[in-house]
Amino acid sequence: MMDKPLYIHRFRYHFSITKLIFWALIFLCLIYFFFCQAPSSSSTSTLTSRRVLWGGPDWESRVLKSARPRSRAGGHVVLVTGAAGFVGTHVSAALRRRGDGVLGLDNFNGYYDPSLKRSRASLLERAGVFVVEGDINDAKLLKKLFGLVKFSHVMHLAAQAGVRYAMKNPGSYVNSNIAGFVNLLEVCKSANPQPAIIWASSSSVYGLNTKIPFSEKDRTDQPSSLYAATKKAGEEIAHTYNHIYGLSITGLRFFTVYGPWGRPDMAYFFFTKDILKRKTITIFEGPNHSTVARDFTYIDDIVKGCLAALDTAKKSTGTGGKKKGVAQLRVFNLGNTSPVPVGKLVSILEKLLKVKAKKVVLPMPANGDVLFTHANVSLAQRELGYKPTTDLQMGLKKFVRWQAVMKYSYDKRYAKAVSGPRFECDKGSFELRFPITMVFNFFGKLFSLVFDGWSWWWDRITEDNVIRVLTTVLATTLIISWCAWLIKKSRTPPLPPGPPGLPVLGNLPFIEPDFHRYFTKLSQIYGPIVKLKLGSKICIVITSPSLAKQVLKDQDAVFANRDPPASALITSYGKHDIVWMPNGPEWRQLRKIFVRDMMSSSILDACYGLRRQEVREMVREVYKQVGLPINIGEQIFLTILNVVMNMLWGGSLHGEDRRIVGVEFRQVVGEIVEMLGKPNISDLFPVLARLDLQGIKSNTKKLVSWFDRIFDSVIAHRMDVDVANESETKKENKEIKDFLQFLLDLKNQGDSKTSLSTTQIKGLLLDIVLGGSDTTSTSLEWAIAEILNNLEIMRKVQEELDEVVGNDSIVEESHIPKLHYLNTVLKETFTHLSLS
Ligand SMILES: O=C(O)[C@H]1O[C@H](OP(=O)(O)OP(=O)(O)OC[C@H]2O[C@@H](n3ccc(=O)[nH]c3=O)[C@H](O)[C@@H]2O)[C@H](O)[C@@H](O)[C@@H]1O
Repeated sequence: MMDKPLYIHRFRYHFSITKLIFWALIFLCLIYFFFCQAPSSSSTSTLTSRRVLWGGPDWESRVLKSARPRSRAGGHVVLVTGAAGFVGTHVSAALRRRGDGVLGLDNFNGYYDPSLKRSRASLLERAGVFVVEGDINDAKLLKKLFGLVKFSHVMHLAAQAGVRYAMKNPGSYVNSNIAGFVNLLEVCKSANPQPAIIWASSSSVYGLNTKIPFSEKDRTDQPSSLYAATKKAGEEIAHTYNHIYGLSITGLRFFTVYGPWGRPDMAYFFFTKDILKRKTITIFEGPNHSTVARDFTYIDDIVKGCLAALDTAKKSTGTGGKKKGVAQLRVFNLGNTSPVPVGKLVSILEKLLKVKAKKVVLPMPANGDVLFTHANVSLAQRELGYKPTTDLQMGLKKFVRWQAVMKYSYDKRYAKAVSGPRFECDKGSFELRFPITMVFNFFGKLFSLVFDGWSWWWDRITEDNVIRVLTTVLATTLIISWCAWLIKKSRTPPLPPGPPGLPVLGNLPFIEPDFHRYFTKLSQIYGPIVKLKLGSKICIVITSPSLAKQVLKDQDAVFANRDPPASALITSYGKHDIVWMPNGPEWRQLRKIFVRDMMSSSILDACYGLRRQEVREMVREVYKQVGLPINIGEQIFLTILNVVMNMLWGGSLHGEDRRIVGVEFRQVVGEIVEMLGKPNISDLFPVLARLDLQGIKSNTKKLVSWFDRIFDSVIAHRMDVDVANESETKKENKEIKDFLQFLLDLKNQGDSKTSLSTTQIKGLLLDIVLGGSDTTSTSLEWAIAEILNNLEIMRKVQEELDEVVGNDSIVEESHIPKLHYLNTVLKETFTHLSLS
């Protein structure tokens, strides 16, 4: 175990308490939120508003902001009632998109799943439309809104919809479609200025008419449902308010509107769900097996009609509840002009869903339905420029696509699966949500949030298929990369602490040139193990001896593999040398050969004479230059090079060769060492590696090829000699071999385990040349320079040499163990050299 300083334990202790308190607080907040703030789902069982939350400065500022047109000049200021409804949402968004000020109003009743309405409202919220939660019957609220905002128009789309439901809950139709409408008109007539009103009537007002197509001039006095009757009543009421108070009113008779975000109570919507669930659907037929048909109208066409009606609406003429002149009163059909039998609707759905519907055909019950609808839209075309463009096939395709995306977020099965027991408290009833429920809800909400936006946007963007394909590819790529990144991140263990860095560059701009001082500073802040990000590479700095022991000794095998810089990859012949080869059996074999066989004491002893001879030659050379300047570094290098070359392949340089070739050798070695030590952009940003911006890779290649040529020629020469003197060589087998001979023997005779490749031999030779010559000569040059700068040290070294070696003798290797002071000087030199 690594010894940990006390402060780490203390820090952990404090950290865990803080963490505990933090999570406890989060948990309490969650409990509070889910128990007392969560919307009561009792709203689903009642059609009346659950609770009305309005008023207060924050609410008022949201109202004002939402109602403000984007550009102050010219934009309408519109109150949209039923804004969270199907048509209301689309119209509000369209108005807002073009820059009008739009305030929504909706009571979020439970006629169908209110969560769909909530989702539409949050979609609008994101588009900049605030939907006030309130009822059109709430006169106080309406007055408050009209007091705050001077609405130029009211788009009245709030209503109790659905034809057949009127038999179940007639009161709701009277409440919304008559009382609510009157309440709204009352407030509008008193407003100053009076707004122009555009409101949703219905094709159902044509009732039992048989003359087709339905025209606005046709009779509307035989409604077949209470729904139709309340809409017809609305048209009469509109006439009254127009006549008495001068309100400009436009009624729009919608013909079976369908599309994305539609109403789940409508046939096309629940047919789709039921077909997918393999549930049986009922198709109504008329008397004598006649078909029932509807003029299904796509939502986008309806939106265009609504906006055109709003734009062409004249101002109301009254003020303060008093009529000042004749005001505009209009009614338009907004249909598709091509009725489609319900059976045909089902077969389109079957094709789109690729599922055969289970269907039964039953006589249409007498519950308010009419046999067919068919709009004549010539008036709307003339006055509003209205022209429907989406046929049922295309419209249903869009709906099915939307529905496929939304399936999971509104599927009741999911809602049921995650709902918990219900309780009552003074804040109303609430549902106990277990953690699993919360998790489901959270992800459900997240899912729906994402897909709400997606599908909404998807329907808005151009029909251009190229853009659609490109968008899909882009989105898929982004999602896949994000998931891959998440998976990678979850698998990566946490990293040690470290200073914050910049994107892409990481800590590079902040690194100080004096590494040892900089790392000390970091360790004081972040502890003994620090993470630094250099470009895309992560570096870990360790500053404590115990951690260094862990890494370099105890866990050596784990940390042994290194990521070679570009230059080292070349000098190591692609990780084929002993320095960079990955830790494994091959590397262990190489190390064994190197330590046990090549560097054994018997071999080193056998080279003693050679070393002695070379050192004496150097001393002679130095002696010749007495009184003259001398390049001591060069002399040391040439001596060591001769020793190394002799040990490697038995060759050495003498006379003029020693100087000329030796100097070139030194230069090449020096340049390779420089390339190895130079910071390389390619190493920090591997994406740029191909560019080799600093030319380090190409330079290193050139330098290594210089050595490569020498190695090739020495190896080829040796192999030729070997063949010629095969019998001689066998005789001399027991004599001391040079390294090259030893390595070539391994290459030729070794079994599959011990055999070496020519590349590995060259890698090893370069390791020995670089490691043996440059490091030793540089260290000695430094040591001599330091001694020359410290006369006291020089005096002590000389005294020790006089004492151990004597004045008239030459230093031998046997003297070295007794030269304690000189040894210390060399060790000090190594310490300083490595720091610099
Ligand atoms: O245009 C209109 O004025 C009306 O259009 C729709 O009413 P509806 O046309 O009856 O729409 P759906 O309920 O979707 O019915 C469409 C067709 O499917 C048929 N249907 C309905 C349900 C069913 O189970 N089987 C079936 O064949 C109906 O008879 C009808 O012909 C809306 O629901 C009304 O709010 C709207 O005012």
